[in-house]
Amino acid sequence: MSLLTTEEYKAIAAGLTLPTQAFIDGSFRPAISGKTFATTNPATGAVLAHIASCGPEDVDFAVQKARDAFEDGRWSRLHPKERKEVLIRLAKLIKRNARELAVMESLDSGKTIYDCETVDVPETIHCLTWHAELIDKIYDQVAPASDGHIALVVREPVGVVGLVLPWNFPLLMLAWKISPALAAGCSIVVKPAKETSLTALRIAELAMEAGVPAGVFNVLPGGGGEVGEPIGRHMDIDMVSFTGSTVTGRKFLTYASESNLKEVTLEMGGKNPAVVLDDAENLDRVAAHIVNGAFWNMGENCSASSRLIVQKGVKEELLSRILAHAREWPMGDPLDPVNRVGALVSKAHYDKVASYLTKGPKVLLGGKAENGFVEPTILDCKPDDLQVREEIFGPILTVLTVDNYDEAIALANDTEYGLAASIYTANVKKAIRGARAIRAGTVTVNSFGEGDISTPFGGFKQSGFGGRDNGIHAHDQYTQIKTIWIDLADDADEAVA
Ligand SMILES: NC(=O)C1=CN([C@@H]2O[C@H](COP(=O)(O)OP(=O)(O)OC[C@H]3O[C@@H](n4cnc5c(N)ncnc54)[C@H](O)[C@@H]3O)[C@@H](O)[C@H]2O)C=CC1
Ligand code: BAL
Repeated sequence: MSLLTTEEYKAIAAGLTLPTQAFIDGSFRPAISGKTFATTNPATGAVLAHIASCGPEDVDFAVQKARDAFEDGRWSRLHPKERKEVLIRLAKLIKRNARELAVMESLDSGKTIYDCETVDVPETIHCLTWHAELIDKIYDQVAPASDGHIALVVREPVGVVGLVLPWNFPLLMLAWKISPALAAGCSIVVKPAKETSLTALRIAELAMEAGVPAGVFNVLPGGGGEVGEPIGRHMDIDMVSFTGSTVTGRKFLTYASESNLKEVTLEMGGKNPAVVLDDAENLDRVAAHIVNGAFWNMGENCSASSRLIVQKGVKEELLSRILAHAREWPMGDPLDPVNRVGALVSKAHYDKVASYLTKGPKVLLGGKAENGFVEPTILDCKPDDLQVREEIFGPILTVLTVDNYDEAIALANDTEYGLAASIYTANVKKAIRGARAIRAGTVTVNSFGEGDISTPFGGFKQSGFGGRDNGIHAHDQYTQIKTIWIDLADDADEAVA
């Protein structure tokens, strides 16, 4: 898709009809309390809309509707190919409305229109299509058993699921969760982040248009305490899939243990190392990966490579190339398609990220924060610096210097997190040994990335718990395994098994 001019994007923005109500049982409704909250454009501070502020009573209502839909089988018991067809129709509707969704996403989150157009919207379509195409190609199993029996191992949709989302990829994280959940036949109650509810509401509307039956896809905007916690504690929700901070993720384990022991999948924070060894080849390419890993999406990315660990022999050369690449990342109006760095998602988050710039390590690049925007910043650090230890979730790259491979791997693992990592070396043994030794869910060699919709994504240590997003593995989150024994004996008294 070719990009438009800023003026053209602004014209689209001015003409948008923004969804402002909760989406429950197939239609938009105000919150039962009648309350609303303002959602703002973080790049300008302007109020975009007042949105229904849901509470526990809306959660109860939506869960009841989702349960009714699940039990009567209007979605859960369709032939998988019928669910596939509906989800593919939804993907096509998203494609038809791609531009409108990209602009809405950019306005609500501060993300650049460039990323929304080239990554968030197309990957959302790809994710839905991938899981739709998967669902009628998964076979159940027949277990080894005696001649007198058949043992079936079948998968069933887990039931009513709560999907609690972050603000850093509002559309894409929605897609990562709804695609396998809906494909599996679950009914869903989605809670978008309060900062970024718009695109989730619009997708629910498009899902209805595509043919997802009423009650199956519900979206409840609102706060963590008002909507997230009641979802976590609900006695009639079978499973919760959460993406967000480790602090909040931990609470979902408490909610589950204090309610119905619902299953919980947590995809949480990261402080991801990028290890560059002395023998790394093509330092210019390595530098481009490091810059992309650290500054893409303003560093508001759980898998951002925010800790560069560089062996001292290549440090000077690598840093000079990193600085050159980083200067090619223009920052400014998210609706200007030349910009690669937009605004941070909210004033509160901006204040948090900016606070890391006021203390400590030597600034090698950037260091300025103004009006919701934080410059790509590089800091020369020591392992115990606050900026190295804490997840900042902003465009701040910390640099640590090491003498050798062993020290590099030890530092890479010196974190409570274990989401992603990369290692740059021409030595295949070190690459594979390093990839194995770093405790993280995704390790890239001589590159940066999260892989693809086709590969599982999730964390070790305090970055993750439970299942994985993406790949066929995501399907495990939203299904239960059931064993069915069938007795084939003529003699009805013969025992099963
Ligand atoms: N994907 C990731 O790894 C993400 C990590 N973060 C990290 O978290 C930090 C804080 O960002 P937040 O927006 O505060 O993340 P958060 O973890 O609090 O928010 C994620 C979701 O959980 C909900 N939530 C918040 N409090 C809740 C509660 N007590 N019970 C149930 N649900 C609750 C939120 O409304 C949102 O929908 C960021 O600075 C970043 O470091 C934030 C977003 C995504
Ligand atoms: N990087 C995609 C997952 C996340 O940031 O939450």
